[in-house]
Amino acid sequence: MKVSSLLQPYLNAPLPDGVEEKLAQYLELILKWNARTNLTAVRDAEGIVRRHFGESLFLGGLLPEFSTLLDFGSGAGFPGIPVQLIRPLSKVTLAESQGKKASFLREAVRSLAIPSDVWAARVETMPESKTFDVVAMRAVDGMAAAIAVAVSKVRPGGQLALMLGREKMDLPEDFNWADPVAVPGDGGLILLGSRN
Ligand SMILES: C[S@@+](CC[C@H](N)C(=O)[O-])C[C@H]1O[C@@H](n2cnc3c(N)ncnc32)[C@H](O)[C@@H]1O
Repeated sequence: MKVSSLLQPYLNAPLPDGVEEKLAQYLELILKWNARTNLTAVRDAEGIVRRHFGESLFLGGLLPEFSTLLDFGSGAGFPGIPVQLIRPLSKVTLAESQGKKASFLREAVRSLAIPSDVWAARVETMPESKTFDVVAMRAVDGMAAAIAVAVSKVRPGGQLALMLGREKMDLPEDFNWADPVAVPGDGGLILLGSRN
């Protein structure tokens, strides 16, 4: 399986040197952990590359420059880890409240040697003053309530990036929302809002 050709529809620029190798290593780690824990419902390698890596990298290609990004409810690292791989000078915080998934994220950060932090608890328990340039959220249960928490973690002038299905959602006020962007394949929509 050639990772880069599966990713082609999702990329707006070639992958930086070394990233394809890191993605292959990340894939191996997911497959290994998924065999014994329920890390992600997408279990086949090609599906993981397209749906998880591809959609996360597509988001990464849309984001403006940022120093800090919070991946709210990261699960097995999406979209945070692929975004970190193509933005190595930025810092991604992977927030995940389920212990096993957070352990996986720690292992992935260590073995991929990326500068990400893992917040192994609910986002609500972060210090109130801690905010980020970008807060990204994909497939978090109870999205409407989670969005309300996510808003509080976006610094003034920062961005909220929502990866949604086709469902209608009330969007937070206080943000300027760009037109939704369709993710290739059946990946739903990305909504990017800038905080006033
Ligand atoms: C369905 S998974 C999706 C994971 C990943 N974003 C993806 O797209 O594959 C949602 C994850 O969000 C985590 N989660 C939900 N609410 C959270 C919160 N308030 N703080 C931290 N993690 C949360 C859950 O534990 C779960 O692992």
